[in-house]
Amino acid sequence: MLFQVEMTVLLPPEMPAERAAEIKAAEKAYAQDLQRQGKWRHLWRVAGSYANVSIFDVEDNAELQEIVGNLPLFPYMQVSVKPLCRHPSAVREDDS
Ligand SMILES: O=C(O)C[C@H]1C=CC(=O)O1
Repeated sequence: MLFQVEMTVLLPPEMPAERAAEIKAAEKAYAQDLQRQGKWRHLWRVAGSYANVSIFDVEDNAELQEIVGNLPLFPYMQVSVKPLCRHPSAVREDDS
């Protein structure tokens, strides 16, 4: 199942820079592992914001919840999720 996930990161200004750097490094490793597994299919920066638009390819809602809930930055994010399905006018055969 495909989902569009939008994440906006809102780190507390009082968080020490070293702690923020640790969480961001853990987030990067986690995100890159999921991309290599094919579960985090697209990751785009929203220009001008500390936010991203992502496409996840997971088994079901429960797997998406587990993945997103385990993001190291999850406690500091606003997350919105939209389920996706194939558009009837889509021409790419290798995408569903
Ligand atoms: O930077 C972000 O958008 C937040 C998060 C998503 C992937 C990652 O490495 O950090």
